[in-house]
Amino acid sequence: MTSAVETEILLADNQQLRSELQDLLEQAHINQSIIERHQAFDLQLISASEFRELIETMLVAMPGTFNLECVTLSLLDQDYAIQRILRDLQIGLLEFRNLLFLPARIGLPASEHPEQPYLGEYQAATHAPLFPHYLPASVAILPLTRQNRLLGYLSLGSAHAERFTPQMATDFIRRLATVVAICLENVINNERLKHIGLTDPLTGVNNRRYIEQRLYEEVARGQRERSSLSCLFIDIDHFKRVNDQYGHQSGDDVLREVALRIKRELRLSDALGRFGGEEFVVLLTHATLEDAARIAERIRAGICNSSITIEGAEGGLLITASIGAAALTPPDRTRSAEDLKQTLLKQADQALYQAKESGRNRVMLAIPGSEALTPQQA
Ligand SMILES: Nc1nc2c(ncn2[C@@H]2O[C@H](COP(=O)(O)OP(=O)(O)OP(=O)(O)O)[C@@H](O)[C@H]2O)c(=O)[nH]1
Repeated sequence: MTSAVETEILLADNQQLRSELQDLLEQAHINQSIIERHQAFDLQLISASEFRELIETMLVAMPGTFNLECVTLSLLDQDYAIQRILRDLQIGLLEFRNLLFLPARIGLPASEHPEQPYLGEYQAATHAPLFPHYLPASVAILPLTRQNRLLGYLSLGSAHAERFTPQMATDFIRRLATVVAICLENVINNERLKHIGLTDPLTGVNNRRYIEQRLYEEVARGQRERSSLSCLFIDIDHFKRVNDQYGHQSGDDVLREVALRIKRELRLSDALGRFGGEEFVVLLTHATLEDAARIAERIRAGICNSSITIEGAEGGLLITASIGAAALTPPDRTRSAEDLKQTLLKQADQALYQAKESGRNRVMLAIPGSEALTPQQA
């Protein structure tokens, strides 16, 4: 072989090696950028401390970050615990249409391991419940598990068939599934703890702490938006007699039933709380004193119109309640929200006192800005 030919071969080899090196370098750059993107996204997930924020990160931010046409989160929630939290947080299911609740785990083909991520072609028979609003070409289905319990699935959908294939390495995807599952369990637990700390265990309605906090927020909102809000103090009449005559268990049953009857008359945006003992407080948003009077009257009638079944009382027990109502129409912007909140509570309490004094089973209204009270026709 002549040296010229040898040189030619060496040059070609060299060229080939350089091109392979170039490919490897490019792949390393791509991997590096994937790692960086994943790390930044992990941080975003981990720093989300509330349910809404976490869901937004997954369903709104993620498609953009990872160039995906569709991301859905499907949760298994047989005992309705997560949906109850959403209701309490006032997160409507329509707000996140890619947040889904599954009645049971999806049926996977025998080839798919239930705990392993699935990467590949979209298969309608199995994957349709995970993509109700979009038809992807390829998908990555990530089972989210914590301590051997399946929480649900994070499902990534792409318009490109080659985006997710069974041959792809799954390390990034698995890591993502682990981070998402931990974050999800963490925010659900946080929200549960908050819920327990703000709920009255006997009746299941909000407790005094929640109502005071919420009232402050609504007064401040009323000041900003110049919108009215009202407050009702509701106290069961002669409740001591129920306890004395039928026992505390029956008294508790009455409290639970009264809470239900009040709740029935309210909108989702209103708040009901047990303030203590046999006293409930209702916060009515966007409600003038006239609105409050109408709703209070409905609640009064709803409580006494039919008897409550309790042990020992044949034919049930007829219960009545007295109600005091006060309003901020709208809240004065020159006073502090805390000050206005206290005034509103005080006025409603005074109105309740008057309702009791003037015979019970009636609604009394506090005139805004004054200490005077007007009787409401029962
Ligand atoms: N069963 C039960 N009773 C409670 C609870 N909390 C407070 N009570 C009782 O509620 C009763 C309140 O009695 P009072 O404040 O005298 O009021 P009342 O008998 O309703 O009379 P008026 O309000 O004046 O109509 C007391 O007997 C308390 O023991 C509770 O969680 N469960």
